[in-house]
Amino acid sequence: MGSVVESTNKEVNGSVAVKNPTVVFVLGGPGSGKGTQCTNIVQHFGYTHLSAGDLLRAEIKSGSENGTMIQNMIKEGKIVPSEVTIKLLQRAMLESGNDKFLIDGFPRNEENRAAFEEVTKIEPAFVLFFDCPEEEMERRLLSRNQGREDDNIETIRKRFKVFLESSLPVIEHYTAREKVRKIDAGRPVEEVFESVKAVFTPKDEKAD
Ligand SMILES: Nc1ncnc2c1ncn2[C@@H]1O[C@H](COP(=O)(O)OP(=O)(O)OP(=O)(O)O)[C@@H](O)[C@H]1O
Ligand SMILES: Nc1ccn([C@@H]2O[C@H](COP(=O)(O)O)[C@@H](O)[C@H]2O)c(=O)n1
Repeated sequence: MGSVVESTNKEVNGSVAVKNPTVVFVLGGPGSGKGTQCTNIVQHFGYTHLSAGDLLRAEIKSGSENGTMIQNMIKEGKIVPSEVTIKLLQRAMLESGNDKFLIDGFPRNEENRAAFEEVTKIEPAFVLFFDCPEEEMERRLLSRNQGREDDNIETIRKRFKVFLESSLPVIEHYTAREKVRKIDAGRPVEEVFESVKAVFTPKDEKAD
């Protein structure tokens, strides 16, 4: 027997989708600490963490027909076409059995944003934006040591350029709609999480 969430899934644009999901987009430059903080949020607030980058890397490993294209885009720090990433996100949302999602590293450009809205009809509850100085992000990425092909100085510089040119406009789009919760991410992990917790804690549960 499926979970309550599965049994109330609905059809959107010809495919099955989670009914009335709560979606928080988690954005910020490369190395700003999105993944690190998402792990903490999952433990405290019961969300499912979906990293667009992780889903794309898993797709390469799975030997999918899109694998080579995705690998080349990631090496160049470029944004994979929305159609591919949205399908991966939709599948992961359904498979999770949950209805609360942190969507990390998406939407990365205007095409991602508009396509997700068009295909899924989902409006994010809010956008968590990790604001971090570039020199700090560079330091973190160069010492991450997870064997990522894009954590080298040449690709890191390309990723910073894509962030400034393509991802910041998405944050501006949501800022204009009062959806952005900006966090100073240049501080130690625990301090950043204190600010994150305040965003996720309902107002009536906050201490005076
Ligand atoms: N507040 C922090 N202070 C110092 N180091 C941090 C902080 N947050 C994360 N890190 C470290 O910085 C590196 C990058 O963090 P993380 O992977 O969470 O960033 P990200 O924004 O998800 O990056 P990407 O977009 O490249 O996937 C990791 O090695 C992590 O342990
Ligand atoms: N919406 C997205 C997200 C990521 N990518 C590609 O993956 C790379 C790594 O992303 P991280 O979030 O794990 O840093 C990124 O540089 C892009 O090449 C994407 O195409 N679309």
